[in-house]
Amino acid sequence: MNIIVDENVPLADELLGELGDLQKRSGRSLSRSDVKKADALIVRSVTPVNESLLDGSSVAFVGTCTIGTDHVDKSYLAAHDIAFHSAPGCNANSVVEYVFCALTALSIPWWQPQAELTFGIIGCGNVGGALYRQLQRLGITVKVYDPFLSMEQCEHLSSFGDVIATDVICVHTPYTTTGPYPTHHLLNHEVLLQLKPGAVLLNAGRGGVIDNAALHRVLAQRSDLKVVLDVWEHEPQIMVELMHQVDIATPHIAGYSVDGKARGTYMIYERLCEHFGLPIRHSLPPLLGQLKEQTPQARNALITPDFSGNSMAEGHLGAVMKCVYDISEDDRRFRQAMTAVAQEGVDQHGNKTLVAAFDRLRKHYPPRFEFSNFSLAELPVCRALFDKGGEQFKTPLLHIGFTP
Ligand SMILES: NC(=O)C1=CN([C@@H]2O[C@H](COP(=O)(O)OP(=O)(O)OC[C@H]3O[C@@H](n4cnc5c(N)ncnc54)[C@H](O)[C@@H]3O)[C@@H](O)[C@H]2O)C=CC1
Ligand SMILES: O=C(O)C(=O)[C@H](O)COP(=O)(O)O
Repeated sequence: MNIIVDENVPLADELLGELGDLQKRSGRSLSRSDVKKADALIVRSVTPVNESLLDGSSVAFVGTCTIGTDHVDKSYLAAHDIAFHSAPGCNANSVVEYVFCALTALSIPWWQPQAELTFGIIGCGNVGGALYRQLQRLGITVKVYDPFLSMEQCEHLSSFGDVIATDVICVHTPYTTTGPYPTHHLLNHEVLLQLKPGAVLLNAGRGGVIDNAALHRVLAQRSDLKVVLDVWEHEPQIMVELMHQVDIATPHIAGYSVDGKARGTYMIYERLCEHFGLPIRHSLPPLLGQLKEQTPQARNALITPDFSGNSMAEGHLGAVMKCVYDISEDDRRFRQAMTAVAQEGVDQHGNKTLVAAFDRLRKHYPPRFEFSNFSLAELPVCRALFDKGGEQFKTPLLHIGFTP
């Protein structure tokens, strides 16, 4: 079997190597000649999979190791009897952790009941649903807009207008341009102007769900808003002026936990084996274990936050979260690279275009493991946190286990 795989698919050798002749290619520039003789094509989100790529090829199976599928022409695949699979939910937990780390970095006091924050979730599937359940466990008021769900599926369904009027709005829809509820520019200029004073807007779905030019105009008038963008309209060709206006800016890495990406590959490996009638010889935990072994931070698994100088629970929580995932580092690297290309025409790695710089940040993304991999060290300090009412550490949000 001939398998073509995006070079950025982790565990490709371990899982796919023994199934046939495995050829790795740049997902961004995959061409018709690359896939002509392939039986299976394994991509991530940067490869448009459509007639122009597949016409005349022998591809019988397409798998994307991602949740999103907007880069795939599913009608074309169905019409040509090409099997298609994605990896639903593979990195949902990673995105939810991104959301909480972003809010903590912005000092949004989501853990304080007295803050009485109301959350709005737009799109309540695997990602939005996981976020919803965490917020419910924390006792936070949540309003959900998802026209494809019923009250039986989510008791806090609300109108779009009610969700837009909440304090923290998290966007987790796919990008769609057709159907009864297309998400293209769902948050347009008019909607953005309606956000309540001081609201937080976070997009970790797809860039085009928010009209980025409109957001740029609105932010020029409204400095009260706080915005977190992981995804960008027209990325990797992002609007650099908008990046300068938002509070946290990252290069589409919310789902980039090692665990989430590995899960994505593994799910497609299973589908591929099923499709071609091959035995599933591997399981994911040992492979993840090997990846952890290669990463000093994850190998130790015990985190020792620096609590010095932080007397408030807020500081403690931030210190713990930073040990696992320091989102401000992602924001810093992104701004540095994009600004250098935009102003000086080149970044510190020699990339001369926004596309190249954006792709480099993602290709060389430092290993980030999910919270469930870590335990808090220095138990006395942690006990003290409990005594101070640090109940947040008991919630499954962080999945932080205490070593007795
Ligand atoms: N930033 C990142 O790294 C990542 C981004 N994503 C993006 O997040 C999206 C959502 O992921 P999942 O929750 O796993 O997908 P999902 O398919 O499980 O859920 C999407 C939800 O959005 C709802 N929806 C569709 N159109 C809507 C509309 N017009 N208004 C409100 N809700 C609408 C659907 O009914 C569904 O419940 C993906 O399609 C992908 O584009 C996913 C993973 C990582
Ligand atoms: O799973 C998704 O959907 C995502 O957005 C991915 O995290 C995107 O990662 P790449 O496929 O662009 O590497």
